[in-house]
Formats: sequence, C-alpha cells, structure tokens
Amino acid sequence: MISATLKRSISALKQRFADVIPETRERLARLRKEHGNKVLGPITIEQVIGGMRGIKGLMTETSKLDAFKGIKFRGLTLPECQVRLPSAKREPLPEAMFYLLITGEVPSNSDCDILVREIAERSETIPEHTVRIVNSLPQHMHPMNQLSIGVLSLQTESKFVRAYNAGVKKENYWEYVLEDSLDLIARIPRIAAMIYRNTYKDRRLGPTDPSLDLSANFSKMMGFENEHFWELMRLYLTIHCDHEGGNVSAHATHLVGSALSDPYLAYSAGLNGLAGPLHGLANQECLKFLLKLQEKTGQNPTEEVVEKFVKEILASGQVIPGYGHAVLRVTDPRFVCQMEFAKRVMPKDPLCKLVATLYKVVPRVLKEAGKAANPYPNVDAHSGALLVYFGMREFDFYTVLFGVSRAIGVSAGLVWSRALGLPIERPNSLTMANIEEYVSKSTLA
Ligand SMILES: CC(=O)SCCNC(=O)CCNC(=O)[C@H](O)C(C)(C)COP(=O)(O)OP(=O)(O)OC[C@H]1O[C@@H](n2cnc3c(N)ncnc32)[C@H](O)[C@@H]1OP(=O)(O)O
Ligand SMILES: O=C([O-])CC(=O)C(=O)O
Repeated sequence: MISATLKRSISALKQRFADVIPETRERLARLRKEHGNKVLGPITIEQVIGGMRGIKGLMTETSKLDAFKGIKFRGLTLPECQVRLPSAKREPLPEAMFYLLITGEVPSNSDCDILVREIAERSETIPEHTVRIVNSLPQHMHPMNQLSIGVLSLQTESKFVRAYNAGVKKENYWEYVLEDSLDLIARIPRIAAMIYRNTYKDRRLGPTDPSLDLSANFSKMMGFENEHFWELMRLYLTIHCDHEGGNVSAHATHLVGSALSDPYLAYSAGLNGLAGPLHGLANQECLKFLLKLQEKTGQNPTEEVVEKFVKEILASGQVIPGYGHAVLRVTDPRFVCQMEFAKRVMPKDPLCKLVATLYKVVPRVLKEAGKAANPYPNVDAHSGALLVYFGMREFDFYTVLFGVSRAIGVSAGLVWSRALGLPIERPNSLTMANIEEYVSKSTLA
C-alpha cells in the first residue's frame, strides 16, 4: 500500500517530467519540420551486412556513447556522475541515475531521497503468482532465463495495458509507462534475489528493509551484509544501466516497446538479448576465463605466462571475453572506475591483480593479432573479480546483476519514446539478390 506522503512525491516526480515534455516535443517537431529531409550519413553495403555498425539509425535521449570518451549520461561522463549524483556513502545511487535519465537533471538530495523511498515501497508489491512461478523454476535453468520469465510474469500488473485498453490518449501513454517502469525497477531486484537464493542458497529470501536504498536492500535480500558490497552494488547498478540505444538489450527493448508492448514485455525481450555471450553474458565468461587462467598458471602469473595463455585461447578460435567493443575504441571508463574501486577497497586481491596483468597483456596481443577493432577492455572484464572478493562466486548469476541495472536505463528510454510519440520501428531489409541488382545497376551507370 503506498502512503499518502509517497503519493504526493510520486506526483512531484511525474510533474517534473511533465514540465520538460512540452518543450522537448516542440524541439522534435521543429527538427522534423525544418530538417526532416536532411541526410545524416551514407549507408554502405558492408554496414548492411555487418550488423549496421556505425549507421545513425536510432534516436535515444538518455545517453550517448563516444568511441573515445565513453558513455555520457545526459551529457555527464561517468566520473562526473560519480562526483555529482547523490550517494549513500561515496558511490552514486542508481535511483539518482534514473532521475537524471528521465528528467535530464541531477536530483537534489531530497528529490533523490523521495525516489529512493518510493522505489523501496514499490519493491514489496510482487504478485503472488510471480513468486510461485519463480519458485517453481528448475535449479539448473540459467538465472537469466529465470529472470526473463519472472519479468514476463509481472506483465499482469501492467498499468499501461489497463490504460491502453481503457482508451487513454496517446499523448498520455508516458504516464503509465513511467508507472510500469518504476514498478519494474523496484520489483526486479527482489525477483533477482529470489533467483539467487533459490539457485545457490537455502531458498529463503533475506529480510527487506524499506528504510534502505535499492542496492543495499537488494544486497541484503541476497544475503550480503557487508556494507562495502552495498557500495559495490551501488556502483555496479549505476555504471551498467545505459549505453545509448544501439546495444542489443536497449535496442531489443526499444524495438518491442515500439509496438506498444508494455515495459514488462519489452524488457523481457531486452533481457533475452543481454543473455548472449557477446553482450551481457560476457561478464560470466570473463570470470570463467580468469579462474581457468588461475588454475593453469597459479595465483600470480608473470606477464609472459599470461601472454602465452591468451595466445593459446586466440589460436583455438575463441574470443578473449571482456575485450573489444562494437563502438568504443579506448579502455571502457566503466572498466576504469571498477579498477579504481579495486585499488581502494581490495588492493592486494590476487584476482583483481590478475585482471590488472591481463590489462597489460591483452591489448598488446590483440593489436598484434590485428583483427579486433578495439583491443581494450570493456565493462565486463572487471566486474566478476570484484564480486568474488565479497564471496559471490556463482558466475552464471552475474548477468542477472547486469539485468537489474539495465532495467533502469532502458525503461527511462521507453518513457521518453512514449512521451515523444515515437512510431513503430520498421526498417527495410534487402535480399542478397536486391543488393547484387543494386550493385550491377550502379556499376553500369
Ligand atoms: C556489455 C557488453 O556487451 S560489452 C561486450 C561484451 N562482449 C565481450 O567482451 C566478448 C568479446 N568481444 C567480442 O566478441 C567483440 O569485441 C564484440 C562482440 C564486443 C564486438 O564485436 P565487433 O564489433 O564485431 O568486433 P570487431 O569489429 O572488433 O571484430 C572483428 C574481428 O575481431 C574479433 N575480435 C573482436 N574482439 C575480440 C576479442 N575480444 N578476442 C578475440 N577476437 C576478437 C572478432 O571476433 C572479429 O573476428 P572475425 O572477423 O573472425 O569474425
Ligand atoms: O554498447 C554496447 O554495444 C555494449 C555495451 O557495452 C553495453 O550495452 O553496455
């Protein structure tokens, strides 16, 4: 049951967002009217075949990725967010990040507190059937599949679906998508914690404490009482939340949402994409890789020994997980801030030191091999080592943590898509014969 005070604060958050909608709608209408027929760039056949790499084909308000500077959330770099967003201790609160992504403004401490309380209260509202469904899933089912099913089962609660069926006006869709998004962000940690306890522990969920923030509460439900772990979770959930619109999980969520599927349907699809080893699942692959390296070469291998191992992996035709990126051409700032966390909190940890040794070796080896467009580490190269330090060794759970975080960014994206009335996504596709025909005509001309 949501208290009267909270109801007032929810409408305050909605009001702040509602205030910025009209001017943003006007900007968009002007852009379309005055510049709608301008060309943003050419499209090559290589790009059509090669996963649309580099094509400017989506509009996403929440964040923008620069190949050389990394992600900017509403114009703020990650280090700027670490300094400017409200925190519980030192690391930014993911709730504050949601506020920033939605409104484009850094929340004051009191606005952030209100959102923290609101999300804490909503976290208790998981329907009974979701609890039953998640508890009935087999222990050997991958935790990401369990999460996707859990999120899908929440769809019965969608306020957007009820409003749509009642005939609410298109210009007001965003209100209900925002409601669903807040519910989703609040509920997903509890579902993730259930999956963790069911799959690896005693099936009993740790206590919830509505006086705590989302990250601390989530950690406690999973059974982690160490406050350094809570800080890690705050950092983790903030840095993984959004990476502009073209990555697989964000794009899948946006695509499904563009059919006016509600946030639960849309994000369940996003999670299925996040579960792929070239995307979010790479973080579990990274830890497997680190443990294999440690098993083979001992706790503190030299750079030469590590180099030999890395070359063997490449020679066997496998990728080095946690390295490379479709857009970034430098070390991922999300990797850097995790490395800084490790230096501060666990400077002597052997696994984190191994991550640092790999960082010295892998870029050199990948450059020599000459295939990868980006030889530097991405976000996934570090996260597992930090989690193991605090006792979370169950690496096939790691992408679930990523999924809890990504819900924040992609649902903010859905709210904006509906506020701006963006249409159903439907690009053209070509057959190979179409492309050949085009080529032969353009060669003749
Ligand atoms: C949160 C995230 O999603 S971050 C990414 C997480 N994924 C990983 O860390 C998995 C390892 N990395 C990769 O597989 C890739 O670098 C990706 C998927 C991230 C990017 O893919 P692309 O944009 O296609 O990379 P790129 O253009 O550099 O690929 C060119 C070649 O280099 C290879 N390559 C790229 N990265 C690596 C790597 N880490 N190890 C070995 N080879 C690599 C590719 O497999 C490809 O080989 P191919 O031509 O034989 O198919
Ligand atoms: O941007 C990408 O393609 C992958 C990535 O790092 C993310 O989604 O966080």
